[in-house]
Amino acid sequence: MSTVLSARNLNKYFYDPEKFRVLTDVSFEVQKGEFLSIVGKSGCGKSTLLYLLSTMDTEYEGQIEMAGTKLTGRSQDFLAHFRNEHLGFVFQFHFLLPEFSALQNVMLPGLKLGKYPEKEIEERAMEKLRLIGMADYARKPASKLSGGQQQRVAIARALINDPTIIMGDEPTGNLDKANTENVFDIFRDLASKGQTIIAVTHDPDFAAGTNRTIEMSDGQIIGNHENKIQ
Ligand SMILES: Nc1ncnc2c1ncn2[C@@H]1O[C@H](COP(=O)(O)OP(=O)(O)OP(=O)(O)O)[C@@H](O)[C@H]1O
Repeated sequence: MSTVLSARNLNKYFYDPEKFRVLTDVSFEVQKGEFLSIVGKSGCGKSTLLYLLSTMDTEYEGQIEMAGTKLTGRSQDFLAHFRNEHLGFVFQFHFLLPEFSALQNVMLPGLKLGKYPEKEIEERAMEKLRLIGMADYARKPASKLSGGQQQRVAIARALINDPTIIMGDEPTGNLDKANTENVFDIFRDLASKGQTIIAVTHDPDFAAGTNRTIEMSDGQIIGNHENKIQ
């Protein structure tokens, strides 16, 4: 096993208008191929933590290291490039471009990274769509896909640059039971092939099926346990 993410003594403050602490000494590691869930009551700081890990919020105390790279104190340019290369994001609302086809949506982060020629990015995008069972819908505009299909396209988009880690904030929060299970199974399958996934979730069944669950309360980690997966 190799460590792909290490968070050490993270403290985060907001001003509303008085200064208050949202995260207190949050420390944990994530191993390659782990499917990790983060749970806790509304307002306990899950999204704030994910925002720090996603490198979007750089105002914190502590240290974050991912893929062997220290990320704390880096420039915005460095972090933007790191995100493109190493991180994939799946949100509750997928933010696909509605007029663009599923294929074009998946290709976009690949074009942005600019590591491969366009033809190759298209081939890779098709491969990702095949992986999540959406190849037949590649040419359809995102606006003409169902909610569950759109979320699967969002996962393919998150995969296009072969990210070190996929981060999800309520990735199934907007889906019905069948689609939730479908998306969950895709994540499980990806993790079994070595993809690392960190998902914030309110769904106890979803969390119970992940390899490990971090439980938060009032900005602190109060539980960090392996799940017995059937
Ligand atoms: N930009 C901000 N300015 C001030 N306070 C904020 C800001 N963003 C979040 N908070 C506060 O920080 C705390 C943690 O919020 P956060 O969104 O991380 O919680 P959460 O556990 O993800 O909640 P939920 O499950 O409802 O999404 C809350 O008290 C919230 O009101």
